[in-house]
Amino acid sequence: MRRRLIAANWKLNGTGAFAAEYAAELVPALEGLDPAVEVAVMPPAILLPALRESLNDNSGRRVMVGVQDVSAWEAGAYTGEIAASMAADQHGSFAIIGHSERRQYWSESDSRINAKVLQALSAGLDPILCVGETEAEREAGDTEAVVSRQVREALADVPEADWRHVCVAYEPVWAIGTGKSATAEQAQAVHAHIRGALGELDPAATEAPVIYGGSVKPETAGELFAQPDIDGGLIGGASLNATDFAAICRAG
Ligand SMILES: O=C(CO)COP(=O)(O)O
Repeated sequence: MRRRLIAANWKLNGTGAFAAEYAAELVPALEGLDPAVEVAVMPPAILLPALRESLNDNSGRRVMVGVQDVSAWEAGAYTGEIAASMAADQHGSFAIIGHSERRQYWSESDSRINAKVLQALSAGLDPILCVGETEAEREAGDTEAVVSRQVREALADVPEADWRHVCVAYEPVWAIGTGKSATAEQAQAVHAHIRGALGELDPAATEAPVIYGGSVKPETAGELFAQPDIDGGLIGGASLNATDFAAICRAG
């Protein structure tokens, strides 16, 4: 049985007060949720302790927290960076790595992303590696080649024993924040391909969950998550509303 994960990516949104309200709304809305579904929320890193505390205040211990990025370095003179070990120290469980917005606006390369994945794993965080093609790459018929390269390069040198901590998120760039989700069939086809690419890296890697992100809404989540190779979702805009995010978790 592969893990099932529904994760919220708040991106650059939120305050301490928002985190408190969110936790108070999310925890009761998740009551009775299938315990096999893992739920994680990734606020901006500075809000991680406040969110963790608010979740605990609401007895929301089953909701895990994490960060949206980690440094490729462990410590030292890297102003503004946050190390994976610091996120773990603040009770983070997950780190989104290689999001297309970081690839685009911070020019993150596959090799830099690989260094971040290895940092996350050695700090005890579960990396959620984001991969996905742009609209132009899809139109050129390059989707499979692009995601294969991203998987191969970003997950190079993952120790065999760590595969159970790795998660991949397929986020087609053209579907992020556009309201234009991939169809369940389009997503399923790429997820199956990603699973094959994982298997080429290491047979143990085929058990890594592959989740879908890109304009997932409560109304579209059920059909997406019902696909055989879609193991959950990474939710942006809709995750900012705790009630909508809980509804998406229920579809997981
Ligand atoms: O980028 C995403 C999650 O990481 C998806 O964002 P949206 O759900 O807003 O399209």
